Amino acid sequence: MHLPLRTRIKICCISSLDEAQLAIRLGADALGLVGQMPSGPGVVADGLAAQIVRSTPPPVATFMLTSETSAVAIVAHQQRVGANTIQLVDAVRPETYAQLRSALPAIKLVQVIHVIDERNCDEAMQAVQNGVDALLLDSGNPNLAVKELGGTGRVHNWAVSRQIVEQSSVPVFLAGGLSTDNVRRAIDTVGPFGLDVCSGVRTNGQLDAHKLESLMRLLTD
Ligand SMILES: O=C(O)c1ccccc1N[C@@H]1O[C@H](COP(=O)(O)O)[C@@H](O)[C@H]1O
Repeated sequence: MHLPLRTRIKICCISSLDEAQLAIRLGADALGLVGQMPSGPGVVADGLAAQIVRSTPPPVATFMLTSETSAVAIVAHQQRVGANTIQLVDAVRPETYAQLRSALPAIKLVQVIHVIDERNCDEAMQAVQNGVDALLLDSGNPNLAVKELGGTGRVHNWAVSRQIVEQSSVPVFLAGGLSTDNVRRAIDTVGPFGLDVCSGVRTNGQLDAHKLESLMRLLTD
């Protein structure tokens, strides 16, 4: 028997215990906690992120977004926050994945690919070969003087994202400018394992129960 599974949903930029409880109550599969970043609106202090992680029940996953790129700094960040998943929002050296696995064997690794053009397919497959547990396709631009590593509210080239989903042997999350206006089209066009949303479920920076409820309804219809 083949039962259709709903597309998983990660609610990112969680900034308080109340937002975490709201997201969980409305059906989030994962919470995103944004660490220190060169730019972006969603940062939460490590101490508060750690409290949110401790208050999150299984099976809800806790993703810690880190802009650190050395294994030592990433491990230190994970130890401050305690999240069960590390979301690497910047590129890291190939050997870093093995160093992280050896230091943190129980922690899942998700590599963000900032989709600009077809060249990102190779970058994504390289991360898969290096042993990541999942990919997350976002709309940042790490080539800018002040890096954009996510939280842009922009949609990227979904045709490239679709190619990555088709080639990937690990689950792929889609992020970048998702909201009730486009999630159905995103699912139909890209076919991701999961969606990752920040600004599209917020009003004046706060998680908006009405927007999140409407989005969840679109996933289950
Ligand atoms: O939100 C931020 O400040 C941020 C900064 C740096 C890296 C990632 C960040 N957030 C992530 O960006 C995606 C997309 O955000 P949006 O939905 O386009 O607003 C979001 O899901 C977070 O994972």
